[in-house]
Amino acid sequence: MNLPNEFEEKMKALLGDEFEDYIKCYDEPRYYGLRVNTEKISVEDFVKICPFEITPIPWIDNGFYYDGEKISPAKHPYYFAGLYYLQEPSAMTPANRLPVEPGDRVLDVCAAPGGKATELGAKLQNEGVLVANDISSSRARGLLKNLEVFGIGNMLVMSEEPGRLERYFSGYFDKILIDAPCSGEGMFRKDKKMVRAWEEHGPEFFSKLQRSIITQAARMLKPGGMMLYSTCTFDPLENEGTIEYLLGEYPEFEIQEIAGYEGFAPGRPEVTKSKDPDFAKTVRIFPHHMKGEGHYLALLKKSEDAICPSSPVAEQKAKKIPAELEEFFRDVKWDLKPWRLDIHGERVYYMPENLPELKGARFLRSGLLLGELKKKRFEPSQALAMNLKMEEYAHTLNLSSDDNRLMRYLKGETIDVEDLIPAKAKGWHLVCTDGFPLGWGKVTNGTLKNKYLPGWRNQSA
Ligand SMILES: C[S@@+](CC[C@H](N)C(=O)[O-])C[C@H]1O[C@@H](n2cnc3c(N)ncnc32)[C@H](O)[C@@H]1O
Repeated sequence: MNLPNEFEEKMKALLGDEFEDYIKCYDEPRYYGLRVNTEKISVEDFVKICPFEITPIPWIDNGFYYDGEKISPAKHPYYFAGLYYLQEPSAMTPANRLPVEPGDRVLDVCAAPGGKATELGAKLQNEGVLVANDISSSRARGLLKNLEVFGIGNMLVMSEEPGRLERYFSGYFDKILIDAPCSGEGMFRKDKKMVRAWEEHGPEFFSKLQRSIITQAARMLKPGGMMLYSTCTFDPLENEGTIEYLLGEYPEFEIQEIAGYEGFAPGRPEVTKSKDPDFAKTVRIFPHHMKGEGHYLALLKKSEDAICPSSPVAEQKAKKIPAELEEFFRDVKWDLKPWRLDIHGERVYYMPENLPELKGARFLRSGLLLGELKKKRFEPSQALAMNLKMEEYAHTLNLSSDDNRLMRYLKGETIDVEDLIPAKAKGWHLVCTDGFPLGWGKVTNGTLKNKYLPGWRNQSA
């Protein structure tokens, strides 16, 4: 593979004797990874039902390798049910090593297409709030879909410049992930186009952007909160350099130890101005040390005594539950909290709790879209189907994952379901595969009228 000279010289300086091993790994195949959605299924249970061969990724508790040359997990119904996300193994590390707990307020500043946000959302277990943002609104649309497939409901999906987010979320978050735009040196093996992009915009260009994003994010973190900065590049200016800049601007931050793995290489104090030994607590992932592509991670904590303004929580006023919604929710085993409802025209959203005042903020999605109020009826949304557990809805159609009607359902076809339901059954049914929801359908006379979201229909099946 042809690598730019300037890049090779830099890697020789960074790697010394290891440079030859590093270069050799460009001849090896890339690795494919799958990450289990622990909001929907435990790792143990997934291993029992997984229909193809997987082997554990040793440093990620819910991550597995699969043979991407032979298997296409994106074609299996479990993928449509949001049981897993396909992700390069090293890229699983940042969200895995940020210690998110259910109930936290979490921000993913550069979140699209959602490789890390889906894991942060799963870790929240539908408690607390995930704000997933990306400056690119087209990429943020893909992010929204991925979060909805994963069943994440306690979220806001935004497409803002991080400086604008600060207006609403000053000192608000417990945990922040910054998976920064970068020169992508760690992805050269996986994606050859990254080399051309590096030649156009290298480390100098991205370093400026990263400094601006990390300082904006820093102001949105609570005292005592944790922030994880990651890139998929090796360059010291974009990695240790960005962290050193942050510590200069905000000395209340301290570098934290990252839960270890034998393949992780320590960050480099010697490339910084301060030579602070704490930089060795940051991590570089090199493809010749472990089975994954290149990355860098730094975990930071904001001091408990830090003084920073904090956006107060806004009051959520109780609303009257519309009769159509109330009727539909008689079949849903949820304790619907009226103060969490937000109704805009026909659309009904279920909002996370304890949000700040968000007047003027622009969203791609705020909360879980429950559905639409039509004339005297309520139509449930695809996002609600994905957020529900099968046991939570009274009328279900559970098809085995090898039933060929499933692929027809996912393509948007009407299917015959006489054998699965009582003779007189009619109305909304939650279509599931092996106990995991996929979407809605309406039963009449033994057939299922397809209500799978048209934009999500599977064209390739
Ligand atoms: C490395 S990618 C993120 C990948 C994502 N975290 C994932 O795991 O799927 C970096 C993202 O940063 C976004 N971005 C670039 N500049 C940004 C900015 N100033 N603020 C927020 N996002 C930005 C890009 O659109 C891109 O989607």
